[in-house]
Amino acid sequence: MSKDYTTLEQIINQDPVFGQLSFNDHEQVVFCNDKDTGLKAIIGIHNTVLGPALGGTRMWNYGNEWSALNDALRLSRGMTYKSAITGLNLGGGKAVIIGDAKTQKTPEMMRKFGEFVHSLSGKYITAEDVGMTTEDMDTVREITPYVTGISESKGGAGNPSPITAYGVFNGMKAAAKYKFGSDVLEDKVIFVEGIGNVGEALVEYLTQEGAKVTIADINRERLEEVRDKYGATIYEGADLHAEPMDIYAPCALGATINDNTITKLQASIIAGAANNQLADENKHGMLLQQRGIVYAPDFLINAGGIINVYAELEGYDRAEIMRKTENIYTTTIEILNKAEQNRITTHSAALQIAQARIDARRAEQQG
Ligand SMILES: NC(=O)c1ccc[n+]([C@@H]2O[C@H](COP(=O)([O-])OP(=O)(O)OC[C@H]3O[C@@H](n4cnc5c(N)ncnc54)[C@H](O)[C@@H]3O)[C@@H](O)[C@H]2O)c1
Repeated sequence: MSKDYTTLEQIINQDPVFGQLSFNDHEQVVFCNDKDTGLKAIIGIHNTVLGPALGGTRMWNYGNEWSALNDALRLSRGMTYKSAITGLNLGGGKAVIIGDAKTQKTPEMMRKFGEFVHSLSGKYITAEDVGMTTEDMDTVREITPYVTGISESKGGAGNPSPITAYGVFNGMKAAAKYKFGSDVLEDKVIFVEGIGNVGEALVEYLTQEGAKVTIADINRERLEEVRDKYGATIYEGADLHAEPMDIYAPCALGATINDNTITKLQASIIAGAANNQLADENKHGMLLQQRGIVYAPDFLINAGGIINVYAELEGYDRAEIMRKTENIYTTTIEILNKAEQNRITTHSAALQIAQARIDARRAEQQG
């Protein structure tokens, strides 16, 4: 029996597991538990209509298990739409490991995780996400072939983050073209929040183009390192979202566009790498639209990484990876125009195109 939930609180209180799965239309969720290595992981498989569910593994010290499940579900759903809109024959999946990547991750834990991935016989294919490295994927590869993002020396396509940053850079330029009439980012005031693997590579592109880049991160060491390398300014204030800026680039975790931040935002454009930037896709997407802030949908512009890891499965080359990633520019322009013409949010415009591709494939499959 399906139920209609109207609020997240209802789901949490009444049906925290299957309520969430049906709410987001997931196919399968796998809970992985191993006492010896301390592994506690959740693999979310959202949709496999277009192909195997490919998506990275995130290791994070979640406040509670519900947050971890919610993250796995939101992230895996995002992967379905990311691959669909990018034209890849992949479904959407994602895994989370509960714990501190700096102190609790071990090769034994990664091997055990590999066993769980292997047990799904290729329905889910993993890669790296926050808290994971290419070396971790190499360890998983010792156990299962259902892993991407492995080292180039081991036959993989290497760290996907620089390509992700290149895609974000292209999406940002497209949003600038749409909003300002020019895609030149020179002298634009850009705040990059989160300067990890993707954020740093994005800062490099932006500073090369002469943008005025301010960086924020919870890791002081990283801030100083990135400042010294690229000449970016470290943000020392207490309320980044309220600062005057042309472009806000969220590159840390998701949901930074929420009830607390949205009314303060002064940026003209939001374009970043983080997954699930809008805490509430409909509500916050609409508020941005009303405020005239151009939002380049996250799952569209951060697809460079999945394009890169897909090459490991399909065997295409570097030139094709770059061509597909540069195409993010054209798709972003199309989405922004579609949203304007149909008076819908940019997020909905992107979602509609992705969903149409999935529906068409499903119809073909059903004959
Ligand atoms: N790596 C990829 O190829 C890829 C692809 C698509 C999407 N993404 C998304 O992009 C984002 C960044 O990924 P990454 O691989 O660079 O991760 P990362 O772990 O290398 O970097 C994340 C950075 O964010 C910082 N951070 C965390 N919380 C913060 C906060 N509250 N304020 C400021 N900084 C904070 C961390 O200190 C770290 O430096 C993630 O949301 C990820 O899901 C990454």
